[in-house]
Amino acid sequence: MPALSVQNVSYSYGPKKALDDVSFDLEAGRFCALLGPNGAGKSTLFSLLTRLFVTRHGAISVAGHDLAENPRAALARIGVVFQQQTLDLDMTVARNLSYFAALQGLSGKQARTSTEAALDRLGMRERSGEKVRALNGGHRRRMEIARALIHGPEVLLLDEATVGLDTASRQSITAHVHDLAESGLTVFWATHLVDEIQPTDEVVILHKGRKLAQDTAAGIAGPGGTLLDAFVAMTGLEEPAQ
Ligand SMILES: Nc1ncnc2c1ncn2[C@@H]1O[C@H](COP(=O)(O)OP(=O)(O)OP(=O)(O)O)[C@@H](O)[C@H]1O
Repeated sequence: MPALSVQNVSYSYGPKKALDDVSFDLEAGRFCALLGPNGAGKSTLFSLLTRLFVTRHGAISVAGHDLAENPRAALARIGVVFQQQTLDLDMTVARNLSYFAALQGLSGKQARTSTEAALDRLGMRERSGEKVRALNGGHRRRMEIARALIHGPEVLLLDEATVGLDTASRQSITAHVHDLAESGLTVFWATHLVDEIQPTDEVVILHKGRKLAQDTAAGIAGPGGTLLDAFVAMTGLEEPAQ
């Protein structure tokens, strides 16, 4: 059973078609990049996956649960990091996590255990009493990832999670999320930057609302080629600056 299945999904904003008959399955426990230039339809797809928008054409399921027929079961298996930061800067690190655990319906004891586990994973136990405002951009992003995992989802969705970060923080977040996939989580990572993708990662290339390719990065690059060259050849675009 695929961890995430998207079948024949289309979406329009009035006359503007943002997604056009997009289909793909993601295997469990893999890192998959959704690679596309600005305007490709990545955020629209994320809005459908998280049910911010309702899918009118096509079907989406998470770990076998149809998002339209059984939204609670499907959404319980998803953790999300949105493009815009959503931490409360004036709450402490620990409180941001425990508050979200409560929102997810975890009991007091489960919330405490999950929050402590998240702090340990982040290596931030000693900073748990600090306000989030005191953290740098990279640490805030890591916190959002830890918070998205607090209810134990099977699939982690991240929409351009490295936007606005310096190079070192970007590399550290990208490595961290690859490690999460190594440990069995299914990661779906929307980006327009090929350097965030490793050769063995699965890649779905989206352009102007259509899926152009799906394979490992090495498979798309072809023998002796690079993913960037293949991406530029398919889309006719240069890779945008960070
Ligand atoms: N609210 C809206 N009304 C009309 N058109 C929209 C709206 N939101 C997005 N679009 C259009 O739909 C297409 C897909 O946009 P979307 O934001 O999903 O792409 P994206 O790949 O996430 O790009 P970006 O990285 O710039 O956010 C674009 O052509 C965009 O202009």
